[in-house]
Amino acid sequence: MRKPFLQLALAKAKGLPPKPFQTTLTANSSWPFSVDRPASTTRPTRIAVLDSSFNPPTKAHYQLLKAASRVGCDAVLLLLATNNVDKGQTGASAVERLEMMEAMAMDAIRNEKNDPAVRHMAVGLIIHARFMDKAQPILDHYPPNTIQLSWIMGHDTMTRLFDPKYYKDVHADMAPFFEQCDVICSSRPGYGTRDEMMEFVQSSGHGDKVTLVDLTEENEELEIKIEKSEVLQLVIKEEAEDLNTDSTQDRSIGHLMEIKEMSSTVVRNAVKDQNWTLVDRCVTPSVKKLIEENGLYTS
Ligand SMILES: Nc1ncnc2c1ncn2[C@@H]1O[C@H](COP(=O)(O)OP(=O)(O)OP(=O)(O)O)[C@@H](O)[C@H]1O
Ligand SMILES: NC(=O)c1ccc[n+]([C@@H]2O[C@H](COP(=O)(O)O)[C@@H](O)[C@H]2O)c1
Repeated sequence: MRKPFLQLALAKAKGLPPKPFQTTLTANSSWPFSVDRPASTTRPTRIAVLDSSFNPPTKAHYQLLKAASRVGCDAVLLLLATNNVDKGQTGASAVERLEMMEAMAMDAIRNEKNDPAVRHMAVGLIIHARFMDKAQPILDHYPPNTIQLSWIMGHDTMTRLFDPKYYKDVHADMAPFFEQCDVICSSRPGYGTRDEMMEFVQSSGHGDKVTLVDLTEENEELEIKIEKSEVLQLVIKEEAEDLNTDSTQDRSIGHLMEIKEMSSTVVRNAVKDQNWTLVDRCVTPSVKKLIEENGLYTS
């Protein structure tokens, strides 16, 4: 694996003066541009940025990227921040998270046949915690006016994006962010209905800059590879139905957990409980391999 390189990248990001933004892996050397879509100021390349703790990366994260592709993004960026507005660092180390992000990105770059935007993936590292501080270093990294950033997040994070506790004056502070960026937001079980989310977006004053999406499981080639085969899925589903358990129990067994219900917490708990069926359901095989190899989330 690329551990020494990732350790160096992390050390550089934390060093003085820190490198505010850097990529550690890109689908091609000209990312986010390509032969088909070279750098252009008339039609900037739209990058979907998934800024997450990736502790670990899940299939819900992957499907958020697919949703961003469906609403017109050209490239995707998995972004790890060395700082978080709320969370401390527990579980996997930053290097282990980067390794897992790169594994998921390599799966997409190699196997994602039908979705050019998701295949056009990169992994990056940023030192800032707030979205409004993260945007400028990324924009500055590429020729002026050639990229547009669409931040993809769940309803829970959008609530935190607009939470006044992170700002002196939420409206004034957020204005420059929304001049250069937009948000793609997915509903999430436990965080209100889609209508409530729409109402929240309208009242934020930036309704024109937020696109709402829903997470749906797509049986793309990558998903099929991930699940080994659709036949296996079918058998598993039938077996679970035969068990005649209630749906809550089915989900905790793992076979039937829906994409939208997945979270990194579910995976960490599943590893702790040795529920490998649920781990398999929620993460890609390459991420599971790293969880096992690095002995992550066992206590
Ligand atoms: N199942 C999901 N549905 C919608 N959005 C999701 C889902 N899982 C993660 N996200 C979104 O992905 C972004 C990054 O998520 P984050 O790293 O907080 O993942 P998480 O699974 O919620 O992590 P944890 O369980 O450790 O809190 C956030 O904006 C979050 O809202
Ligand atoms: N108000 C904000 O700018 C805001 C809100 C929520 C999360 N974040 C950031 O998003 C990144 C990922 O955070 P979570 O893993 O907690 O979703 C972290 O860097 C965190 O600081 C920023």
